Amino acid sequence: MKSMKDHLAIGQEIESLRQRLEQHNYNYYVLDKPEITDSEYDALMKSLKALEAQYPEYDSPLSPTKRVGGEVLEGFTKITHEMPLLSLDNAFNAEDLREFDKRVKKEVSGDVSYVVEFKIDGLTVALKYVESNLVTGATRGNGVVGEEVTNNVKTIKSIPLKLKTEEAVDLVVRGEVFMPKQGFQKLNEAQILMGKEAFANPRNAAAGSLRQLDSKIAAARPLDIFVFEVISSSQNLSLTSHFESFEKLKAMGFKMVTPVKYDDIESVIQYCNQMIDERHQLPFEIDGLVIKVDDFEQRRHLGVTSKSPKWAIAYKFPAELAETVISEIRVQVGRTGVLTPLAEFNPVKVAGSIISRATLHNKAYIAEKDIRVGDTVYIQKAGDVIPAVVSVKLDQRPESAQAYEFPTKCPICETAVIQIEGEAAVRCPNEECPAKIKRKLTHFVSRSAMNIDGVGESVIDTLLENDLIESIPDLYCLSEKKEALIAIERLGEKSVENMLKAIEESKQNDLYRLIHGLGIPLIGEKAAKSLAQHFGSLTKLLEADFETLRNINDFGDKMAYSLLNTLSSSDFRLQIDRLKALGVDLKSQQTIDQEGVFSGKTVVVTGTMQKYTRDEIKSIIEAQGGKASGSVSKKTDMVVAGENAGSKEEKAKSLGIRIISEAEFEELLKKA
Ligand SMILES: NC(=O)c1ccc[n+]([C@@H]2O[C@H](COP(=O)([O-])OP(=O)(O)OC[C@H]3O[C@@H](n4cnc5c(N)ncnc54)[C@H](O)[C@@H]3O)[C@@H](O)[C@H]2O)c1
Ligand SMILES: [Zn+2]
Repeated sequence: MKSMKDHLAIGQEIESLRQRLEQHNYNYYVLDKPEITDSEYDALMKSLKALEAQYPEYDSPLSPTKRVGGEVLEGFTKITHEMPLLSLDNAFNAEDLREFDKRVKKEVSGDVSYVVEFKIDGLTVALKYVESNLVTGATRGNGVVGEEVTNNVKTIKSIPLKLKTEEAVDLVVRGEVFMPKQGFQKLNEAQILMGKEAFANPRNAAAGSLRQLDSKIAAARPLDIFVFEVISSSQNLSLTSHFESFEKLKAMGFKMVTPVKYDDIESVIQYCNQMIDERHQLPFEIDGLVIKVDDFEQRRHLGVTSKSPKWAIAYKFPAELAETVISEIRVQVGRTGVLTPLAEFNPVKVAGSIISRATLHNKAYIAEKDIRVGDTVYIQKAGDVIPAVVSVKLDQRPESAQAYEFPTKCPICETAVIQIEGEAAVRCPNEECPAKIKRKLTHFVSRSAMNIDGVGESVIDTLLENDLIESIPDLYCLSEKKEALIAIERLGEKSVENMLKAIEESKQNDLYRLIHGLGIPLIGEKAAKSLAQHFGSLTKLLEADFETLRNINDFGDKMAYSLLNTLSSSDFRLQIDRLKALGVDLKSQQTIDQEGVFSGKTVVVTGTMQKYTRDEIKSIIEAQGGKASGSVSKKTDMVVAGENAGSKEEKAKSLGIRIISEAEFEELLKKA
């Protein structure tokens, strides 16, 4: 038997994996800015799945293994999908595919044909047609509720607005919106020219372009679509198999992925292997292949889980690795003073691009892998995020290689560094550190913060070099220094004017952009939004106390402490006072009540539902800003009760808590 202690440790490990995956989901789906490679993410997910299978006592319906990872962005109209838009289960090698084949054959009788398609690396949209006319386009969101992006979708020329059909049909199809490689390159060149951040990869670029509130932006981006699935269709279409549906959809005017059909899994495997190299020739990126049971009757028989259909699997290509020798380890200082080590090496080609530098994450990562200058290492750039050093070839280590000593002083200002217990990060504590100041300023003007056009990293550099700014508030004094600005050779009169205009306009931003832009440790964009919605103004925020802060949605004690710490520092207050005096006193344009219907409410879901599963209802509540809780107490605001709800419903009645049916729940959603 496992000892109590082992059990505790396993519980903690499961919890920690869940938290890490949630954070990565947020970076990937909400910010469109992943921090780890897809294969690192997949490996974390695999470990969590294995642990949950081994220790079912820790099972939870809220685990990232059981949920679609996305969220709905603020500002968009929400659409509840007619049928949940699920994710896919993964296969990483031939063995996984054979296992999939076995699972399928165990459930269905008769021969099974598989259709294999490109797994386009973009984002899902559901297109709904009524009487052959396009009525809505929606993103996947959390699978149950997505973002309405109809106007953006309409800007994609390969999406038919009216279907070519003899009789009118009702139809919902699912497709992948993506950005072709060439369009992506051009877009990034233009972004850089305009002093904006480049997109990490075509997927992020596509997601970031489609999820725009202003459809003019989407229209200007080179987006395209491949349709790959019928979600629902009216009787008169009488579809019986996937392969057959392709022909019909094509005839209606859709741009379809090209499918191939096989009758045995070994042929599927052969095709997968062949595509590992051939995919590089394609004009768009694919991150794998999707293998689907062809026959719709067999699909119905196989069914779905809360996260993915059992009749399909995604084969993911192996991560691409390159080998190189580390010539130097450099340390960069970030805006919160965090020292990030980077490995420099002879340029190598990974996943189609040439790189000469990769992240080593932090001090502990180098120590754990014992990475040294002179080592031959593997570099990975799967999913095209920041390349990372993944492992060392110890047998090729030169004798002279010395263990790496992490700096004890800041490489820029030479202040002794600090490391807070329990944190991986080593920091420079000097508030005046030039590296920090520069990063703070670049963060402040960046797209996700104050979004000041025309002021990018190189402009900040120039302003600092010319002693025109020293701190954030100084940006708002630049209008008085116009002559000096124009005198700088690198800035033309026109660009100075645009820059000053953009700075002035940023005074109209929503409060969250300012809170996020001020770079308070642990307070990211999402937390800044919660704060802005909760407090509405800077003045109110400055008066916040610990209890209020920790009760804000998604806030933990650590975040509340960090924020209080910053708010009480005299430097920070001085900065705020100066900003206010300069007219930067932003207000929140959205207070909490206008948000989701369940905002701030604790809701218990109980009993058997007809249309949704309980988990789906819970995810919807959470997507709408509420908290789904397991037990009824005085703190419960509402109970959604299905059939045979039992003791929870009784308790809610006795406490006088509002109880609603599944149908009433749906009604509420429509008002959202
Ligand atoms: N790097 C990170 O931090 C990070 C974080 C979260 C997710 N991810 C990546 O995203 C994956 C999970 O994302 P997901 O839930 O969207 O699953 P997925 O991308 O593995 O597969 C599902 C998606 O594939 C797409 N798709 C493309 N072509 C298709 C076709 N022909 N048929 C069916 N579907 C097709 C659909 O949009 C569908 O939603 C992870 O495995 C990981 O690779 C990475
Ligand atoms: Zn420093």
